[in-house]
Amino acid sequence: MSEIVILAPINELVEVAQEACEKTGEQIPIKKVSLAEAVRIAKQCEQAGAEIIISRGTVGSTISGSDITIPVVQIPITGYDLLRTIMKAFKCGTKVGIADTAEVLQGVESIEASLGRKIEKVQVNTLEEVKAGVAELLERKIDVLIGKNIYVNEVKETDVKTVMLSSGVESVIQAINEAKSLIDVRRAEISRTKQLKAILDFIAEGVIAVDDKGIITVCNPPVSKILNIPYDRLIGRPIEEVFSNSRIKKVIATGKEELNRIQEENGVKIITNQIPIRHENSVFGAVCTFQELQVLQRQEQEIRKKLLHRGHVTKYRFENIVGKSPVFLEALEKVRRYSQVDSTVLLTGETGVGKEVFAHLLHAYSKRSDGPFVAVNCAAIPANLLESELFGYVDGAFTGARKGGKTGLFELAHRGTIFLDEIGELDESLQAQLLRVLQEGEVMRLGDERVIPIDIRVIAASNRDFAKMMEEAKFRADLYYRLNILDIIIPALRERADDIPLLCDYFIAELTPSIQREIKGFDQEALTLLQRYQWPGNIRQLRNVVERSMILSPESTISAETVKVAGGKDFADYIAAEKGEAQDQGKLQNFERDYILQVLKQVNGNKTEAAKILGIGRTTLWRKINNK
Ligand SMILES: Nc1ncnc2c1ncn2[C@@H]1O[C@H](COP(=O)(O)OP(=O)(O)OP(=O)(O)O)[C@@H](O)[C@H]1O
Repeated sequence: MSEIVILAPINELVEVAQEACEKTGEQIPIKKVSLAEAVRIAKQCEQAGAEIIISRGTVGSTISGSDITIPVVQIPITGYDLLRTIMKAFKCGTKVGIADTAEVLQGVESIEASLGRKIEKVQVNTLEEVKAGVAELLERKIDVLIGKNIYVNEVKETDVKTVMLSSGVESVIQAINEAKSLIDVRRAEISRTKQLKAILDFIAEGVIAVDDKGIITVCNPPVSKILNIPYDRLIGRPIEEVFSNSRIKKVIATGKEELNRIQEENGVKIITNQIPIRHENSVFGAVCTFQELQVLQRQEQEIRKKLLHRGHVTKYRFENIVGKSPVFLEALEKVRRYSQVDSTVLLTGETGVGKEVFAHLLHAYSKRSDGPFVAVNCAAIPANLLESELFGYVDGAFTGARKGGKTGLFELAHRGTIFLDEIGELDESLQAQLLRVLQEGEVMRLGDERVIPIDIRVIAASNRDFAKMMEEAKFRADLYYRLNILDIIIPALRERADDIPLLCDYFIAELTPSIQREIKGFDQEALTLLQRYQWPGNIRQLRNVVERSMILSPESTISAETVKVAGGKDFADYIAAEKGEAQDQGKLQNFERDYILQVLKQVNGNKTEAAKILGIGRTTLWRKINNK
């Protein structure tokens, strides 16, 4: 079926419509319909796929007033149509009359003025008034009646002549053009509606829209699912029949939204948002969105869980810890034992010795291992931010505070462990606050008066000399003793040089996948070099040197030369200094030897005599002469 159909009430219009189609090149079906069958035929066309109907006069208005859903375009009576008809009427008689709507009569008036002739006019507003309108014209003794079909029919039995008022070809072309642009608009509208429907169907929230009288015009599937009401019992019903507690009418009346209201409907607890729909300052409906409270709470718990544990998990197990030297094994043994209790631990050791690794282990092997592990580097966060990071804050606590407030790290560590690295960097005020947290087991968010009880284990770490800091009053003694209930001193790498080959192998295995090179290991000379170095940056520095050596090495076995390059400036300086020291030592030894030989010469080679003069034993003298 064509997208446009013309339903014409009279033969004359059928002919005009055919002419219009010929002129425009349009292939539009044209059907002649009587008023009685107009709606039935229009519906048939709709079912067959027509998107628009063009018709005229009473037939047109009857179709558009029916329950048909496609639009009806009326063929207009233009001024030109009127003029043509009036001229024709004056050729048939002298007293011309017309009964029609105010709009048509207005057109007649302007033609009367330009023709300088009078036409009898009666205004008709409804179909029921047609008979009376024509009767009045007859009383005024007209001899010609201008009118559409229904008017002309009224004077059939009289002597009055009739001229049919009908639309010309231009009017039909105008209607066809209007119908075509309406189709474009309607298609765009349909695709927009489909898109909106897809969105509404997809979202999990229930959405209900009502008109200005509170009648439901739109709702999505979750509405019937959440409230357990069939979809077809929702559209077209007053909102209060669905929502006993609805505030929507109030929202429409006041134009004010109502947000986050908890209410119960059909035995289901829901949280609703109701907002007015406005257009040019007037409210013409409202939208209500809602969610099931239980579902929302479940989702919130999930999110909280994810947030809490994201990045707050331990990374290390005993299997990842390398070291066999007695000093190191001693420290590891302490980790095993301390992980079983809840007391605060203070980890000390130089930078890069593995304090954080130890803190992870203490948590991973404790009964809190299912809870979060929150690591805070007190030196990495600016002092002015650290307090709000640790304690959190409430909405509007300070300028720049995030809307909705923020959970502090202490709270995030609830039922888990908080690792306060570089604790020696805490300023005085935070030291006092931390002491309170440790003593009371509770925190208070910034800007809040409520205390939040927390269950956390604290592990602190530092590479600072606490004795010196306390002496200089830079660290509170009471806090130090509160933290240092259990202590673990992690040895520096230089104190366990025996572990260096093991660590090198471990790092080569760990780094091979990312570097993508088959490296066998370090040769003996390289290992000796690595074991001689002082490692101020400890394991972290060693790991870096291993990584660089793996990248730089021309062979699959890393040589001492590569290590020297990979070690960087510090390493090179150290090696140079060591070499320099050895040279100086050699010079000194030679100088000593020359001096001893000179003394010996003076005493004619008498070693006992020479040893006496020099104040050394005979064996030492012998050793020094032989450079042993
Ligand atoms: N025993 C170990 N076995 C294997 N790798 C280790 C070991 N100890 C430390 N590491 C590695 O050494 C690096 C430094 O460790 P970590 O960050 O724990 O040191 P730290 O003492 O906390 O340093 P800082 O004082 O600078 O914070 C990390 O890459 C870690 O994986």
